[in-house]
Amino acid sequence: MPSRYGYQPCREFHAVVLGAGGVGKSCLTAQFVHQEWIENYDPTIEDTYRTQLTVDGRQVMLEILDTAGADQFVAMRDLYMKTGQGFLLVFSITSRSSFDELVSLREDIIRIKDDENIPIVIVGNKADLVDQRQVDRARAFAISQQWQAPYYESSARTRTNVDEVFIDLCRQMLRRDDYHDDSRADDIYYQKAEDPSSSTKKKRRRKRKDRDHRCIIL
Ligand SMILES: Nc1nc2c(ncn2[C@@H]2O[C@H](COP(=O)(O)OP(=O)(O)OP(=O)(O)O)[C@@H](O)[C@H]2O)c(=O)[nH]1
Repeated sequence: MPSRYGYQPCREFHAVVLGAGGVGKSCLTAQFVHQEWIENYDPTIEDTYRTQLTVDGRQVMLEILDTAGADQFVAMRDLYMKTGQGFLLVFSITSRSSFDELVSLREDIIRIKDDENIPIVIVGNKADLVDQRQVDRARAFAISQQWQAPYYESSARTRTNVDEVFIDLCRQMLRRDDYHDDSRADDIYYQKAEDPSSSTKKKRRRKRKDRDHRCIIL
């Protein structure tokens, strides 16, 4: 990728974290962005995070929308799905019903995006709670094969596969973006190269971020 005046091209993507209530969406996101573990359960309405990372040597500015799993907020899902470019579909390996919920979530994404090939990563979280497992690996892998979407087992508590699920999603979005490159020129901006482990640590609780200023030329 060419650089402009010593700045690295930076892609901006919108990722959405979806799944039933209590499966660990907020904990996974907080671990990824802030490297922090949250023990208490505080149901989310909506949180937005922004973080910068390097994926395969390429700069990515990732906006992550951590959504509500609780049923009273499902009306907001259509809007999340419309704006998302990639989705983490999270269930808990300790909850069969949270796994079953992914089927309708994926159907809704495909319907709303009108796209069968939208980037998706399937995440079986709480993998540290092996003795409470209700979803076999084989069952999750079968869905992964059927949907052609990668499957990871993660633990927000032990930080297992936390980075991997977000990076895999970014990689899929980058690949897709490269493929549709001509129509995506306004998603590129130029960012001075910085430590890939750093993040902007910007978090907005219960507020929607304005998503319209995607092109910033520095
Ligand atoms: N043991 C274990 N507990 C976890 C893990 N991830 C989350 N938890 C716990 O599960 C509870 C719910 O986690 P959250 O991250 O708030 O779940 P959520 O999916 O964001 O829930 P909603 O906001 O209601 O949609 C919290 O008490 C966490 O401490 C994990 O990987 N292992």
